[in-house]
Amino acid sequence: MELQLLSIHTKSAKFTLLELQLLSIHTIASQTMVRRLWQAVEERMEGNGPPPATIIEHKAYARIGLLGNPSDVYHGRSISLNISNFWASVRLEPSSDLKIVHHPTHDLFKFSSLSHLVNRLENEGYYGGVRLLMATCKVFTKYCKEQGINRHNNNFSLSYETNIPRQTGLSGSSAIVCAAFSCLVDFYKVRDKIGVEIRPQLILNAEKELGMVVGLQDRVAQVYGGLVYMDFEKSKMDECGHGIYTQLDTSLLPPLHLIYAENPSDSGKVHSTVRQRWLDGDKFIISSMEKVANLALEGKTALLEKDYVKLATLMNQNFDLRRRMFGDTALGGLNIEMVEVGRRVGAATKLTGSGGAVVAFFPEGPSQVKLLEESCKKSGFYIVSVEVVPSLLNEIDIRTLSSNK
Ligand SMILES: Nc1ncnc2c1ncn2[C@@H]1O[C@H](COP(=O)(O)OP(=O)(O)O)[C@@H](O)[C@H]1O
Ligand SMILES: O=C(O)[C@H]1O[C@H](OP(=O)(O)O)[C@H](O)[C@@H](O)[C@@H]1O
Ligand SMILES: [Mg+2]
Repeated sequence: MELQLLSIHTKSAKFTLLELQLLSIHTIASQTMVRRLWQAVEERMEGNGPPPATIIEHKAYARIGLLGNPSDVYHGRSISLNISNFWASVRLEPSSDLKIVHHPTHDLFKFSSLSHLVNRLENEGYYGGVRLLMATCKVFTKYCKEQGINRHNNNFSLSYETNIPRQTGLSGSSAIVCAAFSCLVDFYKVRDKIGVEIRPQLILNAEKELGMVVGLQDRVAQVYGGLVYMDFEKSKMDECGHGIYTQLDTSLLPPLHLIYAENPSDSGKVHSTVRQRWLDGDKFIISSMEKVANLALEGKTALLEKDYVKLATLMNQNFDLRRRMFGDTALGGLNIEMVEVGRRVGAATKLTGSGGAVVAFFPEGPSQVKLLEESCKKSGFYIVSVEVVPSLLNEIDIRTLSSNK
């Protein structure tokens, strides 16, 4: 009987009804027990019972900062897009204990030797995705508590996969957080209670928990999907608690390419000195950041007018301004070479994030692409053509937008 009772929580109501009929005919169960079972089925059908033990899986895609980054970290603006070339996925399975599952390769704790361990740390750093999953759970729980959002008490296990090249400025970290956040929102059935505009900030808070210097552009692109124009002006953010995010038609984009290298670089390290100078009121950093933010504003007009010559100029200016602010040592030779390799064949190039990958646009089209493919091969870089992800907002998400309230 206990086994049958458990199955009520794990299967669809229709299926269990059939089981119950069989049960009441073929077993000599007491009437009370049968009544309890019927009641559980009825509750389940009315939506009052515990949630079905379904597995929830969500993907979040890599993002490219097309214009304006890193001014998003400094109340600027950005145009970013989500790409389907790479993604992270998180899987939530109901379980009796709450489990965060270590990834067999990304969270490695068993080594063949000391030199294997040291080599691994030097190439990929100390951390994998487990800390991101844990921070997501913490931030989600805290937010629900603060907002008085009720949750059921069932447990789950969380595991992840990712094929986003590690720490390449393609937002591999926030993709894991974003996918995990979506799983939690659906497991607890609170998608309608956590507004789309707020979610990027919560995803960011999870990474801030871990001491990472991060901005909102990654998370906005990953929550919304597609191509998004973002304005993070301080007064607007203070007033609404989030930036102003506008989805743009992805067909406005010209074909883009992505160049990347296996070059782990924790974004926190790259940002640390510039952030401090900005906080200290350094005039050069502040005015340069404003210029970078303006590139996104101009870029929005350029895209709407399909003025791709202008777009190319703005992309190049974006990297040049970053280079002046951060300096060549912080950026590293590899990042500079990736930008240069594209420019040598006439492409407009800039970093997609804090380093490790470059977005390239070829104003003259496929003949230039061929040339770049050859140069990348010689330099040991990878090159792929960008596949843009369409908008990811579903009906419930759209209803939560402040413009629809
Ligand atoms: N592919 C990955 N697998 C597991 N964890 C990752 C991966 N990429 C990033 N992380 C986690 O995110 C942290 C910060 O990454 P970050 O420098 O922001 O890279 P990215 O540019 O990909 O977002 C890493 O220290 C690690 O904890
Ligand atoms: O420096 C940048 O352009 C971005 O750096 C971080 O992204 P990452 O993918 O980790 O390199 C940061 O989170 C973004 O907000 C910055 O724009
Ligand atoms: Mg990151």
